[in-house]
Amino acid sequence: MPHPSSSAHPPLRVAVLGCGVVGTEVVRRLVTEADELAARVGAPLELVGVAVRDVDAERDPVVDRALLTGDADALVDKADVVVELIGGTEPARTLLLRAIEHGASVVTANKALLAQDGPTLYAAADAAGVDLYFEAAVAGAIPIVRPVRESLAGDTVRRVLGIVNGTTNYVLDRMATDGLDLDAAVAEAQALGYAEADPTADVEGYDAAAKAAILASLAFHTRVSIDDVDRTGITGVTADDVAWAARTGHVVKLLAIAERGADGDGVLVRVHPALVPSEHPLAGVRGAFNAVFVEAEAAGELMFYGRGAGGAPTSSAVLGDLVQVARHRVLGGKGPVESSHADLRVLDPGDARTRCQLRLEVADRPGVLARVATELAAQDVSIEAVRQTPPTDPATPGADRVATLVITTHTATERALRATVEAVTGLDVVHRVVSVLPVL
Ligand SMILES: NC(=O)C1=CN([C@@H]2O[C@H](COP(=O)(O)OP(=O)(O)OC[C@H]3O[C@@H](n4cnc5c(N)ncnc54)[C@H](O)[C@@H]3O)[C@@H](O)[C@H]2O)C=CC1
Ligand SMILES: N[C@@H](CC=O)C(=O)O
Ligand code: NA
Repeated sequence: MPHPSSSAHPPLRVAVLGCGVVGTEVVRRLVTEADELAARVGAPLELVGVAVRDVDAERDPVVDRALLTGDADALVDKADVVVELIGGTEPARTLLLRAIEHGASVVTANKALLAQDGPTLYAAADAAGVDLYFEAAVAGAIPIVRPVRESLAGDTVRRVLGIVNGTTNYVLDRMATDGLDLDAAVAEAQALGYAEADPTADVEGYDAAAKAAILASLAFHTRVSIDDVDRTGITGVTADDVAWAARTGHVVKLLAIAERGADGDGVLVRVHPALVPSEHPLAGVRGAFNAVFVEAEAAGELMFYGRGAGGAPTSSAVLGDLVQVARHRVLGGKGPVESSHADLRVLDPGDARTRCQLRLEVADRPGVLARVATELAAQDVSIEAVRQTPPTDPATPGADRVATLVITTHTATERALRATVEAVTGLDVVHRVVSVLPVL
């Protein structure tokens, strides 16, 4: 039985667009938790339809076939709240704008769209006086959008750093612990419902970059789009990199970092694989879990951790938003609008400061280390540690024996580190720059 207070208000008509991994779990909770949700909202949430691409496709029995429709436009037009779980830019964008213009509040998990065209959606929602909520768009189940957007609205965020893509974290974890190759691990992540429709978005870092842009926009009250994010995915990370990371007391993680520049008047946003020291809390983030650190002036350091991908965990974030926007429709009130007044510059990625580990194959000759060190010094890059493996015999008889040199630098600008790598690559005693990875 619905809670008495929930029967006083007429039902709110909810449309779900897209019935894939997340959509199915959202429908499941709307059906199985209907009474509880009605009590929390103060009105029943009536699922009036589920827009799908193929109404005849096989589906989980929890999805009532009578609710399926191929006409998303018509469904949107009869809803009070539209939940968009199609993904991608179109037709999600047009459908959301249609919903907003027609007066519906919207909930979306679509980071790709928000990071590309968030301001258009915000402006439309503001003009129509409806809510735009998107907790599921960043780090799945983890409440991170609302804390940054609302709870920290009175603080000054300095930095947001973490693991925001479940697929790549799962893949790197499987490579490190079970020796799987990238393709096999990606296939597993797809089967588990973690990966995007096109997993390239995950492995090439686009998904994490979209999330980093969304977090940066919220944290710094500044528009940051996915095109502003300096992005490197994990396709260049080899089994050898992962093994070397372990030998040097690290794990490889794909990090998203959004921070204010040194003088505070700009922002730097980047996504790249990095070596994380084994004792760092991020090193213990396994499988498809995500974790985000937020450093704020007054709050200090905050850590958010949980399931970053998967249908059920993500449905938790979607339902949380749905309850919130539905409450606004029952009780009045509205969620936050876009906050972009700070209008900070997006700085050149070369200004980012980081430590770095260079792994080089060099000729095992006297003076080689000095020559490499000279190139680092020329770029004002200081060495924190050097480690050399015992040399191995050359492939060609009579040639130099080859040693692996692992150099960890102190913090330097990305610009100086890139110049250093270029200079070192040009040395005749350096056979190969095997890898260059930032160190957290
Ligand atoms: N899977 C996950 O772990 C998470 C996904 N998300 C986001 O949630 C959204 C949905 O993701 P998934 O459920 O994983 O994707 P999915 O690919 O499993 O589901 C999307 C569904 O939308 C359907 N669809 C495509 N075009 C359509 C159209 N024009 N009309 C109606 N339906 C259409 C597809 O047939 C598919 O069934 C995406 O924006 C994704 O980035 C966010 C957090 C986690
Ligand atoms: N593909 C994404 C899903 C959640 O956003 C990921 O792997 O994190
Ligand atoms: Na979230």
